[in-house]
Amino acid sequence: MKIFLLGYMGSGKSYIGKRLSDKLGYDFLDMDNQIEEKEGKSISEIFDKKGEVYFRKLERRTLEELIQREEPAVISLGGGTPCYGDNMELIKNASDITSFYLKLNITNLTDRLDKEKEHRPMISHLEDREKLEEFIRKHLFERGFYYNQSNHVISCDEKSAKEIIEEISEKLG
Ligand SMILES: Nc1ncnc2c1ncn2[C@@H]1O[C@H](COP(=O)(O)OP(=O)(O)O)[C@@H](O)[C@H]1O
Ligand SMILES: O=C(O)C1=C[C@@H](OP(=O)(O)O)[C@@H](O)[C@H](O)C1
Ligand SMILES: [Mg+2]
Repeated sequence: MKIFLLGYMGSGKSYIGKRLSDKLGYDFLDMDNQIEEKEGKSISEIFDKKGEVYFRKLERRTLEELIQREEPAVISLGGGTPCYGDNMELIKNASDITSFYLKLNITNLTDRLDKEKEHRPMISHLEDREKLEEFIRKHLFERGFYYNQSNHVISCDEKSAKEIIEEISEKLG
């Protein structure tokens, strides 16, 4: 059994994923950490030095490896992972994966990301909150199509990590 966490940047995939794995006693794997370890570079350095297309190819290869793993694990994807090529089809077709979309509204995503843009190259260039919000609105409209194909949608607005983890655990039965 593998649990995949999907959602926009800042939705809490990495934060919730680690804590959920502790609760379940599963391994925790984070797409971005896997990529950083492989390359020996930070995500920002990879974008800077090699470009986004190189990153998306690495992300695809790493997704294939994570899907092939047989041991139980909680796996936090990057915000863009399900949204390129047929990545979401791969996730949906794997019989041992249950996927959760951690859904937040645009205001809450903007609040969070305004404070932590620096290590996120997709948004680090946006100068002010207004530009960030406008970017998120458009981007989320495009990406929601993929996120909504998850097995479960968890509304995370105004919920603590504990509440979100309880909700996920209930769905897992
Ligand atoms: N339920 C929550 N309530 C408040 N803050 C949260 C919650 N979940 C995550 N965060 C915070 O939101 C920020 C983004 O979380 P992160 O796990 O890095 O997102 P992602 O991996 O989806 O980009 C972090 O500062 C994290 O501590
Ligand atoms: O949404 C995206 O395209 C990205 C999200 C990031 O992960 P988080 O969602 O964990 O920030 C990281 O994979 C990279 O910066 C690209
Ligand atoms: Mg993350």
